[in-house]
Amino acid sequence: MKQKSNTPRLPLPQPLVAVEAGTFTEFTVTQRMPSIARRVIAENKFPANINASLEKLASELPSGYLPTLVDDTSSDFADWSRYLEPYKEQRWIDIPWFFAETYFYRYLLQITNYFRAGEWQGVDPFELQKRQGLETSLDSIVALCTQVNGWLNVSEQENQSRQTALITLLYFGLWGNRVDLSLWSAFETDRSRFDIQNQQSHILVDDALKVTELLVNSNSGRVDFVVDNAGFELVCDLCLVDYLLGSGVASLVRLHLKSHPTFVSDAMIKDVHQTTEFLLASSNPEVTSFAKRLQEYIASEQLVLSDDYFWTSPLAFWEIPESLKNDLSHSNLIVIKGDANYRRLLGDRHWDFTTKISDIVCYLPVPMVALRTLKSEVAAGIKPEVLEEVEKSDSAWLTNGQWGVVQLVDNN
Ligand SMILES: O=P(O)(O)OC[C@H]1O[C@](O)(CO)[C@@H](O)[C@@H]1O
Repeated sequence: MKQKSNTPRLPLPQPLVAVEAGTFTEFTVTQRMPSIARRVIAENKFPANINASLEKLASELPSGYLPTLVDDTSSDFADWSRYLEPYKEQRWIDIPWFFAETYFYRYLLQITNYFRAGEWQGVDPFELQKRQGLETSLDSIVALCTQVNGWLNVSEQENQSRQTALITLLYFGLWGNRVDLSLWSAFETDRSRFDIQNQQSHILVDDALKVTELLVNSNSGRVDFVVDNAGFELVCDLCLVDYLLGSGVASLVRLHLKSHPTFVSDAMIKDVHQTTEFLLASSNPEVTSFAKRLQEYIASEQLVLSDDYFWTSPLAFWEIPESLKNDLSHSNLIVIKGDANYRRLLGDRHWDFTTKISDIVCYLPVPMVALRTLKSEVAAGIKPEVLEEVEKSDSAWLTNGQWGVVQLVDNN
């Protein structure tokens, strides 16, 4: 057994920054983030002064300096003042990308008065996108719920059939991550349709079988999810949660959600409730029975919803507060969803893509599995021959969301 460490075992490479010309990082800060700010103007009914500030933010991102955060009464204000200290008077494009992105979403909420008492307090500027994301994927939701109900209705659950169901649901959790509203608007095509079999060759690292072995041998303990997007991805995650609890593979599931809107579609506690209510209102009994079970699990506290400002902070995963780390140490497995959480695991740095991921992610108290479709130029743990193949076959493989990993790190 390798020694546990509080930070990556290897020296840290440089962080990604937008000033790197021609990168997806540059494209995100100089073009995607401005268009996200402008979409907030278009999709909300904020007054003219708020819209003018949003437009100012959008126009300053490509070459302007970081604006300061004023005390907008949020409990994370003091933390942010500390995080911002080293980056005063720097341009958005010069600072680490992960910092720039998390601060962009936090600053956007200052502009929209999200935390201040008054008309706009608590108004999620991405609400419309989140809702639309659910509505456009309804057919896929019905199909998935029907499948889960079928699996749960088999009275004697053999380990092998449990594993088959779990592998399928892990893949849904993975490909559900393709439906990312910060990259593709919910008003464009429905990206929830995919064929798991055909997608198999697009999984660059596939530890799904090992994950299911770990789960079925874990004596019905606790599983944690560091959740990513609301919408279809959240429904996929909740189907996995439902199966874990309904089959007895887990007795407790804790979801870690965001404390405020961020990265457009990232899920908050209220999004889980809104999702179950949306599903409950369906006319399809396969969907409503699933939603009812979820509500019962929440009521009986077998499914616990929690949030923490760490998840919306610019900190790397290894800077996790001790209290959160201690809490996670009671889990059998942490399921870490999506691209931004994966970037956080790797500190959003330029690791060689073949670096052993367990030499980077060696700071977690229990095993973790990352379910991530690639949407940024960050990766680790890819075998050299797999890397060579994918680089040959798709020049946009790092960022087009068509490739994924189911990557297990078990340092025990
Ligand atoms: O929802 P996910 O999978 O975390 O991905 C979202 C993020 O991915 C990125 O495109 C690249 O990490 C971010 O700019 C984007 O907002």
